[in-house]
Amino acid sequence: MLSIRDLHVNYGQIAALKGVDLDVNEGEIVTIIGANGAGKSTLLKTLSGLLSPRLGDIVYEGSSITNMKPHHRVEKRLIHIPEGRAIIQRLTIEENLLMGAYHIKDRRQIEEGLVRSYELFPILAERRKLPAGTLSGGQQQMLAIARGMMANPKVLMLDEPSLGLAPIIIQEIFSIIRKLNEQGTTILLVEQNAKKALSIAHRGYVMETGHITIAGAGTELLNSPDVIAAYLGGHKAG
Ligand SMILES: Nc1ncnc2c1ncn2[C@@H]1O[C@H](COP(=O)(O)OP(=O)(O)OP(=O)(O)O)[C@@H](O)[C@H]1O
Repeated sequence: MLSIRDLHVNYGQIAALKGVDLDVNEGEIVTIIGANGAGKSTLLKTLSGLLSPRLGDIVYEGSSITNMKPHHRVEKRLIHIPEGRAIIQRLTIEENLLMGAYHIKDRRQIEEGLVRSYELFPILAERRKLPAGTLSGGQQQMLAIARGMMANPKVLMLDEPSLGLAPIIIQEIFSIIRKLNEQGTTILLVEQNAKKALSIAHRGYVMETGHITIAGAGTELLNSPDVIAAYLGGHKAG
């Protein structure tokens, strides 16, 4: 569904991606783990068109989107939920959700999106008229996911959804991601929380200083001595 070939991305003189190859098949959860600064966020920003590659190709549903504008990628239902969530604090929860459907003209489709969001996250329904700034961090992450789902994604790319959240909330966020996948959304997940993110993944990639260094099934990576030593605190995942 998504095929990335020899992707190179620079920030001026700094090479952030140095020839990345990666595939996401329809229906998968694919997780990318790696240390701070490895290039994970840069990869997602390039896939959503916020950054342009110096070299390489991105093929989505059989066509190259390497030079496609970000809003056209959104129309093709390739959706990015950025690190930090990008919630507009002073707008209401519902207004934030509607921003996720800004390009959709069919009112019924928008209404259906709201109903789906509120079914998935009842807390957002209860508070829909309140400013988003009144939500907790975990609830804001739920809002960011729900806003992404308003665009009815085929592929949902999530950048560090568990960042800064309490363990019980993290568990909830991962369950939601798995549920969205079971309902048909393909997921590309960037995470520091390697153990949890690999345990819900069909396949995973390890990224180090702009390169993919390890690729395999989620369970394979969870049991890989290199991954255990570097990303799972030296303990085999149980
Ligand atoms: N706006 C920028 N200008 C210059 N260099 C940048 C910029 N953003 C990122 N970089 C550099 O690009 C490299 C990759 O950064 P990136 O944010 O993609 O890594 P990451 O794996 O997502 O890490 P993190 O988990 O910290 O977000 C790093 O060396 C980083 O310092």
